[in-house]
Amino acid sequence: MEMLHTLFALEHNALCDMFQKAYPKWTGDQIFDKARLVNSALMAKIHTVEWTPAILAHPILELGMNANWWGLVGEKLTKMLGRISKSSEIISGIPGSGVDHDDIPFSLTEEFVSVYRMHSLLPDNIAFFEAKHGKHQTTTPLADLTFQKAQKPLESGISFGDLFYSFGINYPGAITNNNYPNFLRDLHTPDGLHRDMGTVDIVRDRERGVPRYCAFRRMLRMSVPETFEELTGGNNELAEQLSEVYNGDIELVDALVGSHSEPVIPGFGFSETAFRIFIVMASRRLKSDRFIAGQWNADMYTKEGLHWVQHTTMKNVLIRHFPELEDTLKNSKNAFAPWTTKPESKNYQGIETNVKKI
Ligand code: HEM
Repeated sequence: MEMLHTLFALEHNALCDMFQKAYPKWTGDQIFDKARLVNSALMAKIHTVEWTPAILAHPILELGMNANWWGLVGEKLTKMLGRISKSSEIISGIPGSGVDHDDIPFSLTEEFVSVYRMHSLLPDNIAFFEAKHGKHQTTTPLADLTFQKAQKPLESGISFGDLFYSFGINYPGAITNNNYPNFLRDLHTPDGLHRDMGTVDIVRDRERGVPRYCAFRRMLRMSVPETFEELTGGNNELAEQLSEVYNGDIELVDALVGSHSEPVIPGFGFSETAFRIFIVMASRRLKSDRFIAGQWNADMYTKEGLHWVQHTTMKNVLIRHFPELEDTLKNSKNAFAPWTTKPESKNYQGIETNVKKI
């Protein structure tokens, strides 16, 4: 969070510089507001066409997410000509296709919160490397990098560029069973609470009325497993564990536990059950946004602002503010996929970077 907030605060400042040059008569407030608008749209676009296809790495999904933003007409033509169809989101994408709330006021749904409980992505340790040459610097428990301690690496001489390079080559945890980071099972938060987040993730869903796994899938018109073995795709050991925990009653399996137990579609970073919620929410939040589905035009964004959104990628943002990353990222198609590891970093044999032991 610290890193992304800083990165996009720098992007905001770059936008302010651009607007000040293009519109010298604007007040500070005008510059600030327009930069914030463009920055928000840029983040929405990066999330749609870069982050989502990286965690759900499947050609059909990539096609779908690109169509959400660019339409079937595609990126090249849309960049060149703008919207070809006035209102069809299928032909020309959701931006500018007109707002539609489907008669229900917009909010992120409780099911979305539930499937976004991706705490297993977090590792227990982060290995830090120097960005320029790739040398390993130190390996730190994540517990020592959270809340008030988030800036600790910077205070000890690790630069922002080093942080990004390190996060680019550290691997996340898999979103699956028996993979919860230990530090979150024993989490002390600044409000003085002491939590086992593994338990909290499940208790919160139950107290908020999120349906259990089978009911959840029925509501999505998805097939429902009849046995624990069917749920786990033939992983008998896991099936036995689940059956013991849920007293043999498959209807009691929690949504999160079930979706961490089902076999994952090749390339996907999380379950198909989670994906179904994720994909409708990702499209809906664009379709409900008055500045994206609605006033997506040069009157609202300025022509420079629209151009900035459409022609900037996460890689461009990173390199703009941390030029030392250019060398590492130059061959990368997607900044959310694992980064090229420098040879010097491969001398580090910790599990954090998944380097194969020689
Ligand atoms: C160091 C990293 C993190 C820490 C310390 C942390 C801690 C927490 C805490 C304390 C809560 C509130 C628990 C409660 O309801 O009592 C929470 C909720 C949640 N976290 Fe995390 N988390 C971290 C990273 C993440 C990540 C990476 C994701 C997803 C990619 C995530 C997704 C969520 C979601 C969806 C909720 C529920 C929010 C809600 O109830 O509205 N968290 N987390």
